[in-house]
Amino acid sequence: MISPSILYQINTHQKLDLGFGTCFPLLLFIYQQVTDALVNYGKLKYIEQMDLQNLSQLSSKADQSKTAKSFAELEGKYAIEAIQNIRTVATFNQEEFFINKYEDAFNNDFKSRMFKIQTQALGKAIANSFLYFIHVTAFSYRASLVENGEMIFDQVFRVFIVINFASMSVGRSTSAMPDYNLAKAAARRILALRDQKSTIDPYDDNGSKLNNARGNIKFHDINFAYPTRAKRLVLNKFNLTCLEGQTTALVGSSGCGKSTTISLLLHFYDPKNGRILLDGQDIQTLNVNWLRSLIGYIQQEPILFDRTIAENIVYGINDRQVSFEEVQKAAKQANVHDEIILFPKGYNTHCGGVGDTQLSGGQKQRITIARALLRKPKILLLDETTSALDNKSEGIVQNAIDKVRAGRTCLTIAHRLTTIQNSENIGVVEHGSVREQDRHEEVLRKKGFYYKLDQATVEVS
Ligand SMILES: Nc1ncnc2c1ncn2[C@@H]1O[C@H](COP(=O)(O)OP(=O)(O)OP(=O)(O)O)[C@@H](O)[C@H]1O
Repeated sequence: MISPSILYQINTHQKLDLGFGTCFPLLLFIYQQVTDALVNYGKLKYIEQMDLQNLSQLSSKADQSKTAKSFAELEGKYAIEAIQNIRTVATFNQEEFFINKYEDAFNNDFKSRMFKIQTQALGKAIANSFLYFIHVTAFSYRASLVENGEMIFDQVFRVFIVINFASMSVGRSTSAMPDYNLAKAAARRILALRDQKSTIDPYDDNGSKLNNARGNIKFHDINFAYPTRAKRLVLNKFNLTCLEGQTTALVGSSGCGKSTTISLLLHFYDPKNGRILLDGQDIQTLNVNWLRSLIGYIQQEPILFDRTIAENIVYGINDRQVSFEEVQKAAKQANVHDEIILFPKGYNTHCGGVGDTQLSGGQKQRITIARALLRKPKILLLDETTSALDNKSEGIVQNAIDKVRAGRTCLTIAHRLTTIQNSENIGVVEHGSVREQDRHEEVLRKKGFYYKLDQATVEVS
């Protein structure tokens, strides 16, 4: 910017004009440099925050106190909440909610940082320009001496100044290079992640929605491998029928593919071969959001968000207002209302984030059951819902589950046979396929894996 004008003056042996005409562009140049460097630094900070490897660190630093939460902390909070609980978020169609919240916090944070950066840059530019003002004054004075014939060596003088200023400019402009390179590497990772396209788009409005879905499910000859281990078939000719209003239980050794069936039914993945049918229609042809809205999904680890109990129960209902009476009714059905009202703040008790709550494991699990119930799901998916609980809590939660699964198609995965013996259908999974499928007594009679598991349970108790 400034160098060509100085060089021009050397070439033409004109006097170096170091008055305000030169100083002002210099000031602007420095201002620009400092602003760029600080903005780059600011961007790097954003990218660092987005760096997934650092998310757990951010999580541990998250301050629960409302007043201390800056926009940056809010950004981290929303990102961590959404990523840690990605399946629950997807099941409840809450992706857009989190994106909006994150964008709001990000934009506010960006605005406040930009203001700070510009103020800092202006301050630095003014401070740095003092040196140039001194040079300007001194050199202008000397130039006038030369002009008056009182001084010579003007060429030497100019070259000295050009080198002096040029090296300072180069030094300043390259000072941001390490930050720039770091930011570039971090941005590459983030952009690669952003550009990954899922073949299953929850925002896709296409796909049919069945009128009066009944909840008959059929896994037909399913072969499936996870994308990260494409050669290893987790499900291999998997066949299972879950009839409307009935409970189908899956048992089998660890890693045999039970939970994978739930991921497929929620349409997190597509099978390699075979079809999953809902009321006779392939779920790949159904609208993803609509399909998920039919399903209540309760996992082994109850996922509660950093909100009140009432808000956690209502979570995921986007299309209507939910009255407090409805929330209470769901909590009563889930056997947790009597315990909620004993908390000083009742339904306004804050649940806290992961691992930070005054609720017991059993209470948390029953809150997630109430949440599932409020959506009036046609289909309930239960993945080892009680296995993290002690015997007493397990009994209470199981009692709640038995009430809520009545009249719904329920696919349940369990390690403890006691919780599934009264299921209408029990499927025994081995190496990714269903080997036996019938009622408890019938599967027992086949004296296979289920029989051994039953014997082992009897011996333990
Ligand atoms: N996201 C994933 N990517 C790659 N492999 C996976 C993924 N999730 C599970 N697997 C693998 O798929 C296989 C089946 O896992 P799945 O969770 O369905 O088993 P499971 O029968 O439910 O086991 P458990 O009873 O221990 O929960 C396992 O070998 C597991 O390591």
